Amino acid sequence: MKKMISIIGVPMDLGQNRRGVDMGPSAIRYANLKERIKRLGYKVEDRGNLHVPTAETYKIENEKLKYLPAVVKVSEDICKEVSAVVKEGHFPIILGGDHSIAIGSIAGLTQVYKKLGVIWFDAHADFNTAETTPSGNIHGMPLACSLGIGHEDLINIGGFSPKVAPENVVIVGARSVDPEERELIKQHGITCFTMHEVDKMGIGKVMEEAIRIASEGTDGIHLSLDLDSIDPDMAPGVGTPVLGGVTYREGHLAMEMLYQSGKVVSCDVVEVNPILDKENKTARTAVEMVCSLLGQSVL
Ligand SMILES: NC(=[NH2+])NCCC[C@H](N)C(=O)O
Ligand SMILES: [Mn+2]
Ligand SMILES: [Mn+2]
Repeated sequence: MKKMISIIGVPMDLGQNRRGVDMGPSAIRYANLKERIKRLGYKVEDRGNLHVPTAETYKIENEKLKYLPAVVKVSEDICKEVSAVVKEGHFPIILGGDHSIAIGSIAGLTQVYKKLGVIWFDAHADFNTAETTPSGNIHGMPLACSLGIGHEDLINIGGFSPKVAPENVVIVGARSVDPEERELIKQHGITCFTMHEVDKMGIGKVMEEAIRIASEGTDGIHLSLDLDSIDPDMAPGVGTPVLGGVTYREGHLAMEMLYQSGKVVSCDVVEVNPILDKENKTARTAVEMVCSLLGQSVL
């Protein structure tokens, strides 16, 4: 029996400073996410959007952790919603919103999956802290937070820290990492397959390794899919685009291999910004990637 899929929208734009990413969940729904997943033979429920306060109703108190109190509150809500659907045995797909939502989704997942592997598919490492951030944007911090590195309010969402162990975390697709962030990644022994490794080894070998690392001794793998991992030609609608990304075909192969592993228990789909997009192209790419992750093109 295929798992039931639960779609959770989080119109979060407080983790970065480009307006429009709050419309990501609508854009992805408009690209037919639910219908497409149904056609693959799954039962799907759309649980609607969680509430996210409007940026204009908040003032930034800490330039190194912009909108911290609001991000903490929304992260707690995501944590509750995600853990509730996982307890029902469902596979959650959390639609962002910016990547700060992964703090809450990983917190929710780890209420149930005590040992969770994470594959962070992203042009960035999202491994900054208040001390290293060049922007003060919390969407540059969620992976570090999940490993227990960062502001205590952010790392303790869901009541405990760390959520995941460095030996079960893999970054794939990185090509824009800040200097101090790089040091933190090395210091904590995180495996990072940058675009250099993707070019050199091929995405097939990279994913084979990534899946092995994220599944070794874990109860499942969470895929955190930042659409800026994909090259801007197929994913132009993101707040922080970086040239030289994962191609459309490489993206599909990666998703198909994750499907074939049978280990994936959940995913985030983040950073789709329809204001910066071209005819909803990025949301459509996102839906294609999710369909491959759920087995669309594997016989
Ligand atoms: N989820 C993202 N798109 N993150 C981009 C982060 C960019 C930069 N490293 C920062 O910390 O500000
Ligand atoms: Mn990211
Ligand atoms: Mn990114």
